[in-house]
Amino acid sequence: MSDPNTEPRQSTLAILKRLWGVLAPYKTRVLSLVALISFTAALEAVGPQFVRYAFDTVIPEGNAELFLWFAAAFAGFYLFRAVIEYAGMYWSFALTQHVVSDVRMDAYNHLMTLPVSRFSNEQSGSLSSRVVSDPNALEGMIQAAASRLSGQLVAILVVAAILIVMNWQLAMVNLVVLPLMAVITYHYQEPLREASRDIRETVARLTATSTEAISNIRVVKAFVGEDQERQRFGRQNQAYVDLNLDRRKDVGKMEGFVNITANYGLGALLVIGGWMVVGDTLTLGELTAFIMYQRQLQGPVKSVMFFNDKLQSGMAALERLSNLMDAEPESGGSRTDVPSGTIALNNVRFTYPDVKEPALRGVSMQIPHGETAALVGSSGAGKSTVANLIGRFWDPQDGAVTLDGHDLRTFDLKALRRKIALVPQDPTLFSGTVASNICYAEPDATDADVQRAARMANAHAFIQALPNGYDTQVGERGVRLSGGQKQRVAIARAILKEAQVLLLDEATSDLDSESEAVIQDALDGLFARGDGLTSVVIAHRLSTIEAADTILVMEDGQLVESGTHDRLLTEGGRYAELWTLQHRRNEATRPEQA
Ligand SMILES: Nc1ncnc2c1ncn2[C@@H]1O[C@H](COP(=O)(O)OP(=O)(O)OP(=O)(O)O)[C@@H](O)[C@H]1O
Repeated sequence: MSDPNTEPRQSTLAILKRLWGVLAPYKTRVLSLVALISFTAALEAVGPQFVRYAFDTVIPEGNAELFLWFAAAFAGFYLFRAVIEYAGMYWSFALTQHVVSDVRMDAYNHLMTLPVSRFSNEQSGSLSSRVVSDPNALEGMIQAAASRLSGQLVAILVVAAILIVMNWQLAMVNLVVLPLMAVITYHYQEPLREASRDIRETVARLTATSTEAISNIRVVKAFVGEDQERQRFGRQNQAYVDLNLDRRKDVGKMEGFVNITANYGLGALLVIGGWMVVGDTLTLGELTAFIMYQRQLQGPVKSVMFFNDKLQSGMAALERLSNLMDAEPESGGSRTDVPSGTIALNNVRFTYPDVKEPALRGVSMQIPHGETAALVGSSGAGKSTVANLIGRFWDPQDGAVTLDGHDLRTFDLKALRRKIALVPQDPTLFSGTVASNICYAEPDATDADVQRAARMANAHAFIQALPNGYDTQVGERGVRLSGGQKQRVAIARAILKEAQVLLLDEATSDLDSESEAVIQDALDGLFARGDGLTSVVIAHRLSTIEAADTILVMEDGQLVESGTHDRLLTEGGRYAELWTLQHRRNEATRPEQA
């Protein structure tokens, strides 16, 4: 499998188009800011005129009043410039923050629309770095561009024009200096972009590595994996340092060559201009002002060229963001009226991406409306995959999953999922209170609704015993609750949703017998809701699904048996075999009676 952190390359044009898309809603603000910054930059050109006027007029005249007027004009001018500069800086900062916040929001919104498959082929930390740290890298580029670039471009034009008017022969020096600086910058463009891409990808890996270790900290500690994790993180960290140092070397070389070219240009002006002063074709004041203008020209030219550094880093970030934004969202149909009815799999074949063996090899089954079907079978048989297809987390490559005879793909995705409640294998909770977790799908539910659902899930008693009852914080992913408690909260959440279809994935595995009994009560409560709930229960503990209307036995991606518990036991097939095995195991583990 290819490394999902390694980005497909996008053309500069495609990235610039994306940048335009990002900036377009702020067109008016951008243009006003460009005007303001350009005006500020143009003001800069006034500075050397003060010097020229002082050298050539104020000082030679030696008039005290003129000195005072000159000082007042000088002070007033620079105060005005400082105010305008401050406004430009602040507005550019505000604009950047708005743009980047929009980019971050758009990226996150898009992330939420992507299919589960997109999440399963990239580590979650790497995905979150796309919506958190990549926009930050973009921020550097936009901030630099918004605060200075336009002004610098204007300054270059204004100052170049002044230089030509002042002395076009001297100004010709720039015909050699400027193209040379441009060639140097261009030469470093691709290496800098490549290095920036590598850095962004390393940041993604670094985030992914730490997120994985942190979210699995109990396993890390239980298996004394701290050193291993430290080394993994250390390797990525070192790679990040090395890449940054290498990139810095390139930036340093680029800046060094540009600086030396600019300084040689100044040297040439001093020699040629000095010779002109000797020949009386130029005054000393003119040469001084010319050199000051030359420096004023080189400043913005260098800034524009050094912007290359931020530009390439921003472009690399934008490339990663573009690749996220170009990922196809989940697509659903247009039907929003989701009927109640039989769920059926018709000759479904399904293979996970990058896997050779199909997980389902032509499975057909029917789960009539209002009934409970239990999926059983050995590990890897394809039970969770069936549940995944019913929830439309994946779509079959062949055959169809239907509800009341309609292919699930014809339904609007949100409308369909509103009808489905899921109690996943690992009953994930969100940080927040117990109550907020129970009403996750129905944020407007009343306290009474929440408590009713909790009672049916047999969770009310334990919730009341918590320090703050329903307002107790469960911690990240519910770490402050036990496995059984989390499961009961997850079941209450599913009950409150009042869905028509319940997918209960291995809700009773990993639990001790006592918890199993509690969960069994909760399931009974759920089934007793008696409002036509169709349930698909995946269970390893066969005792919990004895009462199911149909037991569907799967092996190796196929349905091998189906029927009621009694019938399947009488038939003596695979289910009977699993039943006997489980009973024997239970007998063996049951403590001896005194
Ligand atoms: N996201 C995935 N990507 C690739 N292969 C997968 C993925 N999920 C499951 N599989 C594979 O598909 C097959 C069926 O898996 P499935 O999870 O449906 O089995 P199961 O019967 O639910 O097993 P268990 O009871 O152990 O959870 C297995 O071979 C498994 O390795």
